[in-house]
Amino acid sequence: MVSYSSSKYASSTFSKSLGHPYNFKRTGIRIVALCPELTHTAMTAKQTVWGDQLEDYKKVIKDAVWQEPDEVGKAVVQIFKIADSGTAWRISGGKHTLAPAYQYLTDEEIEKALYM
Ligand SMILES: NC(=O)C1=CN([C@@H]2O[C@H](COP(=O)(O)OP(=O)(O)OC[C@H]3O[C@@H](n4cnc5c(N)ncnc54)[C@H](O)[C@@H]3O)[C@@H](O)[C@H]2O)C=CC1
Ligand SMILES: CC/C=C\C[C@H](O)[C@H](O)/C=C/C=C/C=C\C=C\C(=O)C/C=C\CCC(=O)O
Repeated sequence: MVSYSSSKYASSTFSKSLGHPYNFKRTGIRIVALCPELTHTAMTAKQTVWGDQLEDYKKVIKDAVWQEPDEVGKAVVQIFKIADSGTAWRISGGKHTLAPAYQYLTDEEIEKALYM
């Protein structure tokens, strides 16, 4: 999962940067990151990649909250109606919430961080 998680981190920071208000003002294009949690798909059904970690994977998924792809799709429609560019949204059990880490610093906080 190390390479998998690293690629997710890369794509989330990529979309955060691309969707930054500065770029949105220049282009008018909204970029929004969608972060579903465990969803029944071909990928999560596949158990061939785990090797000796398969039992650990089974333990993690046993008690997890699962959702179906169509629930993710419905949440995405709602997210697109309200999401600001550069935000990321968690979709878990068919419910969407703004991922707090993606809320931007205020101008004052940026000033403070840069110039103090
Ligand atoms: N299923 C889950 O619980 C979660 C999935 N994700 C992410 O969502 C994305 C989709 O995942 P799933 O729908 O679960 O997987 P999936 O295995 O069911 O679907 C992946 C799709 O991508 C296609 N694909 C693979 N390589 C491709 C390529 N080089 N060019 C074009 N298409 C290609 C496959 O043919 C397949 O249709 C992945 O990035 C996954 O990491 C994120 C969070 C949770
Ligand atoms: C409790 C988990 C909570 C949330 C889910 C996460 O957001 C995450 O994105 C979901 C991941 C689920 C993955 C399940 C199966 C993956 C199978 C694969 O084939 C992934 C490919 C490679 C991983 C192994 C490796 O790095 O070699």
